[in-house]
Amino acid sequence: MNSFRWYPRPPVTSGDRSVNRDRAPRRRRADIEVLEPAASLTAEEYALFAQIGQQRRVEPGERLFRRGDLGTTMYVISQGSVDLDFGDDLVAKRLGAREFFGELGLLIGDHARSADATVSSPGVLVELRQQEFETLVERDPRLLAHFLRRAIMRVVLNEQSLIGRLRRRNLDLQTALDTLRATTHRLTQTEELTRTDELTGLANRRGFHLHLQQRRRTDEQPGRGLLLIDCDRFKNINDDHGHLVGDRVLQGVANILRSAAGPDDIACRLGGDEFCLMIKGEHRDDVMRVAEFITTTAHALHEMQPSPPQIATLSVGACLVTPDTEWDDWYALADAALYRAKRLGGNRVEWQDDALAPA
Ligand SMILES: Nc1nc2c(ncn2[C@@H]2O[C@H](COP(=O)(O)OP(=O)(O)OP(=O)(O)O)[C@@H](O)[C@H]2O)c(=O)[nH]1
Repeated sequence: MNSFRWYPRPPVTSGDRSVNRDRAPRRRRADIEVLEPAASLTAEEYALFAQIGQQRRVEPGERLFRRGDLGTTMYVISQGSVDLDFGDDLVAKRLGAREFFGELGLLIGDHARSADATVSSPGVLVELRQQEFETLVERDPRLLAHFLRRAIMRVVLNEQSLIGRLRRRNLDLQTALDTLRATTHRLTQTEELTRTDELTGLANRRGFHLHLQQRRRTDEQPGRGLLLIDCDRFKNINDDHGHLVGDRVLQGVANILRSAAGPDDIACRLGGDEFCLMIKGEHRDDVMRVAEFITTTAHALHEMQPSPPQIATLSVGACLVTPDTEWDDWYALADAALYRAKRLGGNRVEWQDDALAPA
């Protein structure tokens, strides 16, 4: 039987013996797990440690040390229990009779504590400092060597489990990041879809107007031309060869517009068999050159295979876009020119009627 020496409760100080009654640990029971057996002293070790260490009575809520405190004392629980809290997202541990903690403080000296240690039920602790440790070494070196081996094993195991937990956490983070990336990608795609014509892959009317708005905010060189492009007798192609052939013709027109468009230009399917192309161009000749390229390419392809057609001949109305006017003005100008091209039999480009152009 051990003879305990009882000490009055020590005054509130910093370090190992600090007591903090006002700050009892806030803890959920589910967060507390019982420490693995490796933290317990054997009966033989306990008898020796209790005989040589200093006995100390403790009360619930008493803070033995805080995370980061430098400590040189190891503790063995004789009676009662102590909670170790390693930080926000690590599982706290509740230690009971014969279990020990704080041994690194004793073995390394001035070791920064890795947990808050708080008494959770009334009891008695055995404290061992350097001088008691020396006595232990002298008294029973074999038993102490055995204890030290287990203490080292415990540190290694704790470290391994910490690494495991960090790995799992890292994996969770990785998964969360992947999900975020996939969601962002899906959203971007959805946004992209609302701006794009499904059949041809060109901008749709909405995409085109968003592009115009953006250009209005950033464009330093406003010299542009607008081409309105319409398939000739497209209804006949649908009627004679079916909608699938008609669809392929529309895709063929889109390909010609793509090949005519420069990096700063935008091609759009406005709807049905009507397209437009906004191109860089200060002068009529710049714009007409592109327009002629479009009609002659379509015509040449149409000649190569008239039936079933891969393309229709095209009519184009062309105009210059001035920065102080709006889409409706340009559209009216180009549409009037397109109407003329149609009336003249199609397969041609007509330039804006300058008399109609805004001053
Ligand atoms: N295959 C196909 N046909 C479409 C699509 N959208 C509209 N159309 C058809 O395109 C045809 C357009 O006919 P119109 O506006 O009369 O034009 P058009 O026959 O080219 O006449 P002109 O312009 O005067 O030469 C209609 O028959 C529509 O049904 C589509 O996505 N695919």
